[in-house]
Amino acid sequence: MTDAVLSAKEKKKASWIKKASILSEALPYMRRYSGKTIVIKYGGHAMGDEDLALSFAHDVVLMKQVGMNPIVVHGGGPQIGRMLDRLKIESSFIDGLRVTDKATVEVVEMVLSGSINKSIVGAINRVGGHAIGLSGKDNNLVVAEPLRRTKKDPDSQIEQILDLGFVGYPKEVNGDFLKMFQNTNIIPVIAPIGLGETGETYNINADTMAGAIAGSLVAERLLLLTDVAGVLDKDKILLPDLTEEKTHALIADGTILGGMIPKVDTCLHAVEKGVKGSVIIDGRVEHALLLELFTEHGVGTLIHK
Ligand SMILES: Nc1ncnc2c1ncn2[C@@H]1O[C@H](COP(=O)(O)OP(=O)(O)O)[C@@H](O)[C@H]1O
Ligand SMILES: CC(=O)N[C@@H](CCC(=O)OP(=O)(O)O)C(=O)O
Repeated sequence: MTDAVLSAKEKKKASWIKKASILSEALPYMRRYSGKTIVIKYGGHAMGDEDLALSFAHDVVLMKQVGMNPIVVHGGGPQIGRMLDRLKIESSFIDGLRVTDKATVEVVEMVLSGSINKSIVGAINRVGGHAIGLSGKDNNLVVAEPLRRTKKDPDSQIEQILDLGFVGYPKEVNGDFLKMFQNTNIIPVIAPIGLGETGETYNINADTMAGAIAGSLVAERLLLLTDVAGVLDKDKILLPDLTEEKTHALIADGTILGGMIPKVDTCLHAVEKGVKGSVIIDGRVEHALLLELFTEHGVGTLIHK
């Protein structure tokens, strides 16, 4: 045998040993999370690339196979934006929330409950999972009420009510329905649409929806996948962990803006409700979920009390 062949063989062996050692390192984490509910928010920005979508699907299937209860709540903001553009419907945002009139909510539901939900379900099932698609409307999973936002007029200091239209807030979550899937092989994939008490459809920010579901189930972890490394400071450096006080200070000084505001708010609420840890992680990284759950050093920003 030549040296070249030997060294190729050695390299292969070293790579197998490395893989085996990674697997054995993951074992305590698998034990720790076995039987635990992990709510994963899969953001619209994190869905862009097909390879990443499959890597996400693989991770979710693996989580279920090692005994966890993953629940996927997805977004789709950029995809809704593209569809609204095609239909020439203008859209605006207040504090990261899409102002949603009647025409917009129809498009939002079509994109979220239709194409996006089914493509995630399809990806998970393609790699061996058993996902089912739901929205907050199914079996009254999420009963919503209109989200009220107010803003102080800087001159008069008078509180003004902002009209967000059909933007909803989860009022009640039917957690028992989701618990039914715990001892089955089914992975629920949920679109952030809510049903109002008089039958109206509400557009719920996907982070808010994921947080409400995690809170209602008192999940072990709430993982929010997005398109940045986590929460960044003014110099764009990753902040590995944040307390409630620090988070509010970063919102007040304008470091945390736009879509990151509902994200950090969600994390704080979830922790308040008893969720053990809320983490904002980079969905652009392959196997981001496995890295977060099965390695000693999580990735992203952990938000805690
Ligand atoms: N301090 C911050 N750190 C990181 N991202 C921030 C911050 N402030 C605002 N953002 C913005 O928030 C975005 C993530 O929110 P969003 O676009 O709603 O993502 P998703 O579609 O994943 O929910 C980032 O891409 C970034 O532009
Ligand atoms: C009220 C509100 O803003 N709803 C969001 C719902 C989708 C979403 O949250 O998607 P991402 O997670 O990809 O941003 C929207 O209309 O865009």
